[in-house]
Amino acid sequence: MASSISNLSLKLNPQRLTRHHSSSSPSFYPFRTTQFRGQRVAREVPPTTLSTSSNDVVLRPTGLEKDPRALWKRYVDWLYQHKELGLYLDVSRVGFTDEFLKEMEPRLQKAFKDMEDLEKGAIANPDEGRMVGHYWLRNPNLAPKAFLTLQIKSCLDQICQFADKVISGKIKPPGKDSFTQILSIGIGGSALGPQFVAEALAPDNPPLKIRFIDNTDPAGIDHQIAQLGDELASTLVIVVSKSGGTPETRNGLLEVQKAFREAGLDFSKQGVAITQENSLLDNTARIEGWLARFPMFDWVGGRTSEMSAVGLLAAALQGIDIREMLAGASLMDEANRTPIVKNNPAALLALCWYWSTDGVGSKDMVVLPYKDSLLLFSRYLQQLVMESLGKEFDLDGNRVNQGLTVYGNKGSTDQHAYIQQLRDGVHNFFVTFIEVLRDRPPGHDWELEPGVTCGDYLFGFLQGTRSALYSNDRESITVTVQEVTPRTVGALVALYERAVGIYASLVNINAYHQPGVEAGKKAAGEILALQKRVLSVLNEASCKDPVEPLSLEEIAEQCHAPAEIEMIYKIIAHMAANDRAVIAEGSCGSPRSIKVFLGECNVDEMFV
Ligand SMILES: O=P(O)(O)OC[C@H]1O[C@H](O)[C@H](O)[C@@H](O)[C@@H]1O
Repeated sequence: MASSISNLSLKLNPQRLTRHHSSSSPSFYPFRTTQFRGQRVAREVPPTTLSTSSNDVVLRPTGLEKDPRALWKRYVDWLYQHKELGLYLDVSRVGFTDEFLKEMEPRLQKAFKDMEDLEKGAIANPDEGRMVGHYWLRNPNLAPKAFLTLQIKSCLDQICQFADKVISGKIKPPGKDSFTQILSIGIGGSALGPQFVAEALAPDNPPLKIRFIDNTDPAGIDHQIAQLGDELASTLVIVVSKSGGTPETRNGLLEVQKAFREAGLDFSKQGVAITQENSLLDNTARIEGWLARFPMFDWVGGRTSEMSAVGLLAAALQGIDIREMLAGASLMDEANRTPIVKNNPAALLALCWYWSTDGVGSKDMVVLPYKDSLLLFSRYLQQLVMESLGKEFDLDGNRVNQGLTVYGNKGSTDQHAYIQQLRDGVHNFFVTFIEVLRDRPPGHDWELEPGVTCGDYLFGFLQGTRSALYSNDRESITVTVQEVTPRTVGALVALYERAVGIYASLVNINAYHQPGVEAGKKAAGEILALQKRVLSVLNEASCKDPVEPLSLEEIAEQCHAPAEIEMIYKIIAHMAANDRAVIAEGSCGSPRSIKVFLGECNVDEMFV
């Protein structure tokens, strides 16, 4: 391992000075003080390493090796390889030091113990009193109870059998030879995994093509239904919701059911539900007699559900080898169980995240796969990482406002968009490159210039960007896979799931709940309730003879919600834009001027 850091470049963002030079710091130890927001920050930099320059506030060494021979040594010493998976992890371009490693070792050992307990069925989500068992999905014998093992195995068998029957046409829609399309309705963890996997692995001509409705945007839904056209009659609609009550998903379902009715089709013959037993969705599907229902287990969180029916059913129906996905994930899990940090790829990732972001999310993680089919990986990781790690409180109840921001699309495309800033601009990120060695299937390659293929360019751009960033002290991790196969995709999912778990333990937070999401849902519910009151007030005024248009103040007063006048204005503007309210006077551009009524008076409504 390279321990000598030959070039200590010392420029840093002045913001960091403010953050770390807290009043609790006993002295001006410029970057790594011992406490930050109640947490120990692992690195301390001796004052001797500091120097000043005229333009910059100088804070800490970047710790990045610049001597080519020492850097090569660091590369070789730290290169992780999983032979069976054909996966490599290079952390040499992250500048962690021996001291940091030493300091982190006990915390990593605790994280390994936490992961071990979690796999044994500990209540790893204390808030919700739940076990966290996504690791059992690819190794059912790990499950702490025999009935869980059985449940997982039988669910997998059901998925495979159902998919086989659909693909072979044994299960088919009324009046058609076979299903040709999948319309998957779901959001968050009930969409992102299947979307990522479809993009990464679906063959060019899958047995069933897939589309997604992952929002309550009416125009988006109309678009998907319009694109299906007559094929709606041969579309398998998979409704995915763990809770079974997510509004966006319910709305998508109601919209699609309406389209089925209008096309004279029987939805129940084409609908499949994936949800927890006895959820609203489960009960609806059971009562309406849908084609099939698959379980979502209480102990699998939405964002880690790719290896459950959520991800597997859609994948199998597209002809993707789901047992290979599971095998890849299982192999990766196995590798991540070693307590030797250097041999544990998830721990290496978590360690780099901690080093690069000071364990407080002070830098963003830019994920750049140089492969079109992995485009949605960063979007998938956004939920996995940010919903897991973005937490207000730690496990001891201290306010920590933790998190790790993830963004990125793909290379080299992004080089023509924002990489300029990464190279030269604000230094608030680290990069994860995903490299795929195999350019295209064997036998299809050709040289577009002497000695150079199209894939060589992609390779060159990745390597070039990695070097250019490093030469400007921008840290990066590189994950390399041989090919994008079900096995490697399974392994990538498992790698990041475990890295998130380990990192959460390092920063002492609960990675398996999402209390913050509720705030937005609750606020949306309150807005819709206010809209109903506005409608009722407007309806009464609109049923008068003559009609009595109301000002915003009058509406707010009659709704007993004077403090909500801005929201009432927005509700009116939205209704007016959708021809559900009529602006009688003034215009939406000057809110004080408007008077409004409803185009139609609903007499029944007045007596409700
Ligand atoms: O699967 P569902 O219960 O419909 O939930 C869908 C999504 O809803 C919430 O917003 C959660 O924060 C996500 O973690 C979840 O994946």
